[in-house]
Amino acid sequence: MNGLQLDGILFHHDDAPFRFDLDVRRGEWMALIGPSGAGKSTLLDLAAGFIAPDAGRIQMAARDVTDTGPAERPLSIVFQDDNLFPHLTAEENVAIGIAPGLRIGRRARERARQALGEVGLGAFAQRRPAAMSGGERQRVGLARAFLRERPVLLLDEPFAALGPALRRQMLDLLAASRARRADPPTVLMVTHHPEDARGVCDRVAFLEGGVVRAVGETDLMLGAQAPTAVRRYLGALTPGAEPAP
Ligand SMILES: Nc1ncnc2c1ncn2[C@@H]1O[C@H](COP(=O)(O)OP(=O)(O)OP(=O)(O)O)[C@@H](O)[C@H]1O
Repeated sequence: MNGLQLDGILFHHDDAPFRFDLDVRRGEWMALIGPSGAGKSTLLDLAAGFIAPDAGRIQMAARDVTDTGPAERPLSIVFQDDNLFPHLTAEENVAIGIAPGLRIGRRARERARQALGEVGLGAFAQRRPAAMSGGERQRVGLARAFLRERPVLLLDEPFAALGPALRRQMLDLLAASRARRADPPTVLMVTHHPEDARGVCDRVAFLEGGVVRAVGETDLMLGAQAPTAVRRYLGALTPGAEPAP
């Protein structure tokens, strides 16, 4: 087994129960969609190790990580809030992802500059976050996540604050960075915009009521043949659209 597996995971927030089974294949890019409160962030938090399941096992890159803390799991995570250090430059913010003991050496700086170039921010290396736009900051966060080359990449709505054109640009950047890697990471991405999955995600998982209700190829899950619950959700998202029967 490889990639990311949640196997018989049970969890609860107060009296809200969650039961997750999910198999993200090695090198696959999967979108997590579903209504607000379905448990998308909870699933990601379990995968990241920020919260511990009541039962079940989590496998990542062929390792059982259930009892392992977030820092020891073979993953990077990018949140909606870019998580940059305000007092560091873009170059330092990226380099710190690979700097042992948080000491940034010359080699780490060089690699950080290269990673910034790959996300189109070669000229921004010496800027601090306050002097960058939201989209630029998110690109710095992505460059850092990519430079770490962890086997698993978790994305929790990293582009939510951006408009549709910029979101698409970010996803294309991510797809291009991924394509450059000999061994691309397994990606699990929460999105409130199912259309974002088109063209970049291999499969889509639909969550509702604290469980994974359906998993399928992206075109199928977002098309007319999608399971009824998914069509109902997608219909409800389209202003003026009739919910599917
Ligand atoms: N720390 C917490 N304590 C108690 N309940 C929580 C906590 N975090 C989340 N919940 C509840 O668990 C449920 C799932 O939350 P979660 O954030 O995983 O959903 P989501 O699918 O990511 O939603 P959204 O699309 O709105 O971000 C919600 O009903 C939420 O109120």
